[in-house]
Amino acid sequence: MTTTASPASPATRNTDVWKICSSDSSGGGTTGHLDSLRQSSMESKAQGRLFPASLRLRYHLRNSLGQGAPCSRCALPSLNSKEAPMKPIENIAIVGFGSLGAMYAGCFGAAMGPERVFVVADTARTERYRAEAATFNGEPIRVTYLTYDEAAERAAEDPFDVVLYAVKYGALPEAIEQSAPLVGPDTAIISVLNGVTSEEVLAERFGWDRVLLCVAQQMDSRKVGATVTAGCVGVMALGVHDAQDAAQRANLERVAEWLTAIDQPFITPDDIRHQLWGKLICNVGVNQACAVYDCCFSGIHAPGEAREAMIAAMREVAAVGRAEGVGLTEEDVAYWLDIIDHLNPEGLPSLRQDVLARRPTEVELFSGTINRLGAAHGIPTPQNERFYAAIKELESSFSQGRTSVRPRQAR
Ligand SMILES: CC(C)(CO)C(=O)C(=O)O
Repeated sequence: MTTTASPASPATRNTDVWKICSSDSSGGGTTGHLDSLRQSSMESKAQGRLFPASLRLRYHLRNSLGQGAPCSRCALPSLNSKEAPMKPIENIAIVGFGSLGAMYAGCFGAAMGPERVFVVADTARTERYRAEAATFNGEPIRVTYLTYDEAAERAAEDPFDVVLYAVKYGALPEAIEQSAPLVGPDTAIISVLNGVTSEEVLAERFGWDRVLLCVAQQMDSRKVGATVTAGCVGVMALGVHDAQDAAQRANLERVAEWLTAIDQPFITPDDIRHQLWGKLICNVGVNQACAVYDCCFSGIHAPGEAREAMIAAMREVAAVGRAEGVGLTEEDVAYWLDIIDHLNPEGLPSLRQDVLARRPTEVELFSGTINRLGAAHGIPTPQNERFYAAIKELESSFSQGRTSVRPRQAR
């Protein structure tokens, strides 16, 4: 499978874009400026790491750091050389060890080792994780598991440079309270949660100087028991709340240097809010359609009712987003549809994984949000109302063992 993000995409204007999956045979998959980066990209593939170097930010860092002028190649204003040098990122705490948190634990642990990458959880979960010995794509995940108390003790001596949140939205308030002692004055905070509001919740507690805006996209990670797999680790799209704020920009550049150093793919779109809403277009469509039509990605790749319903729901998000002041168009719908169409046909979105595991879903973040905002703006959202009702029905029937609202379709 090859996953590509369209270079002409409205959602990634002015960003270099990479082909990011393992079977991509295009020779590095970047738009290609620097031989050394191409080389690094190919080395990553040779090691089976499924992703190339982050060309754009490297380019940005080379060209703008210390020069005091806006970078001519990308949207980031540059930092002045007289600003204090940044302490490199050396240790990471990951809060949340579902399919996404565990995928990042697998990637970061492989690049940085267990003395620098920590998965932090409550005592019961930590004991379970220690006993389970999780794997990512067949390799042991190389991290250290800590309880919140153990992590707080460690942070008192050596604060974490990054805390990455990968819990479900409903678990975020409690995770924030439990993990607050991990956050020091220079800790960068990244949320890979779906939806458009987790960063605001984090910023209320920790401030925008620490919290980056982030969209985790294009990955197809799956966790069954302690086995985590991903054909494609995707890309992190990163940005800041206020591009004029030097502290926020410095935070982003520090994280960008780290991701570049460990070869984790990322982009910095010009308009991160647009990107966040774009990902919502994707999730509202594919996550809900696969849950309601009881299928993996192949079920919505094929023409038919499930695909039509997915696209209708995506268009409703674009309409509501426009009313919210985000310039989403039919081009954005087409861009995210293209990404969906390149997801592993046998993969499952997170909401469908939740349904199969009979866990509460993120329906409130998806159709819940769109129906509420649609009503406030007087925009009809009939498809999302249908999805919402069907998923709520599924959730309420978990106790009877049901994981489907309709006869099976393509699987
Ligand atoms: C992009 C996608 C659909 C990948 O699985 C996702 O974000 C999710 O499952 O929540």
